[in-house]
Amino acid sequence: MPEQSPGPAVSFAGVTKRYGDGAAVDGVTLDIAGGSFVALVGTSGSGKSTLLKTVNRLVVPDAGRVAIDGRDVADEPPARLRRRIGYVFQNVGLFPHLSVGDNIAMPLVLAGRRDPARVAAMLDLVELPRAFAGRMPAELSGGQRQRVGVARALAAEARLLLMDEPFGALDPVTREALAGAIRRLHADLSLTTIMVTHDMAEALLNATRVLVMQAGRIVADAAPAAMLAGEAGDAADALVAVPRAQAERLTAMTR
Ligand SMILES: Nc1ncnc2c1ncn2[C@@H]1O[C@H](COP(=O)(O)OP(=O)(O)OP(=O)(O)O)[C@@H](O)[C@H]1O
Repeated sequence: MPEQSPGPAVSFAGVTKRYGDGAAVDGVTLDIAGGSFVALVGTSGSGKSTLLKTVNRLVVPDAGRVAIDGRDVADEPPARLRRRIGYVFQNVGLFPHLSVGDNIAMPLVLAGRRDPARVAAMLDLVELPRAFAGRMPAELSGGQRQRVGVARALAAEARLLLMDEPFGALDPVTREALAGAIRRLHADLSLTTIMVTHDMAEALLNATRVLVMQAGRIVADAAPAAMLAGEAGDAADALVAVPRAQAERLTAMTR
């Protein structure tokens, strides 16, 4: 794999989004370095998805600014912006009437490109057989569909990958396999990856930096090792306690 420059940096400056009286995202200021793998963790309703969607403008903030490599996302037409950003979410939303190959090629078509070799290369990248290009989404398992979603997200050479509970609906074995594939892709393509998850274990095992959200704010920000060492504060400790207690119970059962 040739050396590549890292994916873009992403910065948030005072980003706020209100729905009614409440702030889903409340004045978030944050710099994400190019090439990092960041997990956004927090309980349901803490604002993770809303913050993530300000990056590709599925959500427009009421205040503040989001920039990619220093360029305000509001300065670019949304369609063009989204072509540079891969987006994977739970039950990834493949077009059911299009073949797997046509689904993967969709971002290329939208960019005015025809590149059948790219579809095969993307299937290789997400470790699916090339013959799957001719199948329909309904003929795939949930995990295979998520892989197609990742292939589609990266087909047009996006260097920034946004993922919102990408493994949410999958069984634990498939989750683990797909997480491994994502880690490899992140490293091989030097992506910047931001992943929303409610699962602290998943965040700690995959990301290089873990951010905890609570009531629209970032309340903890640390590398996994520091978070596990209890150096990231009470909110992080409370979330880390869950997988830790599970691991301890499993260990105790082997004694
Ligand atoms: N389109 C919307 N209209 C009104 N309220 C919204 C909208 N989207 C989100 N909210 C509210 O904003 C808050 C944050 O929601 P958000 O989806 O960002 O949380 P989350 O941390 O991603 O939660 P989950 O883990 O359950 O997906 C919630 O209180 C939610 O009800």
